[in-house]
Amino acid sequence: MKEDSIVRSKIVVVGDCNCGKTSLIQRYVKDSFNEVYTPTGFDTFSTTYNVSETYKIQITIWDTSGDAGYDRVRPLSYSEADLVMVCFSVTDMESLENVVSKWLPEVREYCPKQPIMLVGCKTDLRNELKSKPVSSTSSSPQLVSYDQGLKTAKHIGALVYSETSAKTSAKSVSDVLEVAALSSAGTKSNDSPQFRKQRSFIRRKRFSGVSDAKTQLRKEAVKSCSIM
Ligand SMILES: Nc1nc2c(ncn2[C@@H]2O[C@H](COP(=O)(O)OP(=O)(O)OP(=O)(O)O)[C@@H](O)[C@H]2O)c(=O)[nH]1
Repeated sequence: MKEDSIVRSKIVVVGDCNCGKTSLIQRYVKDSFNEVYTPTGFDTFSTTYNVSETYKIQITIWDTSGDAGYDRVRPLSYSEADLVMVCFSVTDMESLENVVSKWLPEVREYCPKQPIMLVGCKTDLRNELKSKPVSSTSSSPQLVSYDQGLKTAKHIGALVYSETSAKTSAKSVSDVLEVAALSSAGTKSNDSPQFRKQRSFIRRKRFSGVSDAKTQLRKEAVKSCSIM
């Protein structure tokens, strides 16, 4: 396979602590899920998405920490990013509010033009919590609805809004990462003739990929991926 038919893409994943970033990445890269929370400092993962037999996207995913202690070093990870995935937990309204107040300003400072995807994590817990009887002792978390997530995605100018569960839906996770890879690769500016062909292929593929995903989602009666 010629080196030219590989597109390299760097995706940076940010969002509040504990919102589910590492789990999303681990589900995609290793198809595993860990219930135990281990805070991340920085981590990188590499994987290849085979768009077709001849076109491949070599994805490097940068996992970052949501901790304020990393606010001064996290910006280093945005360098040469092709797309930024901003995550929040659908069981934590504050993590969505922080998308607007903290994450968008930071991302736009270091990545003024790169596409952003907004990803709501832990949807299995939303379903679980909704079906639980209200307890008189413990206060229940304020859940984020699909429409609230979508509205925020539009507000921040995100390219895509998606919801995932790293615990129970590997399909939703691979949809999100593959749309991210296609979107980021499709916006790269390498003007070699070989790459132009590849890029237009990727763009077409991105759109058909999305409509396939939508058909599939409609079939399953689950809303998990909206393209703006
Ligand atoms: N039920 C459920 N739990 C999840 C899901 N995703 C993550 N978790 C749990 O939430 C906790 C935090 O997940 P992480 O993926 O480590 O969160 P993070 O955003 O990387 O956190 P930081 O490293 O602090 O920035 C862990 O205990 C995970 O098992 C999910 O989709 N469903």
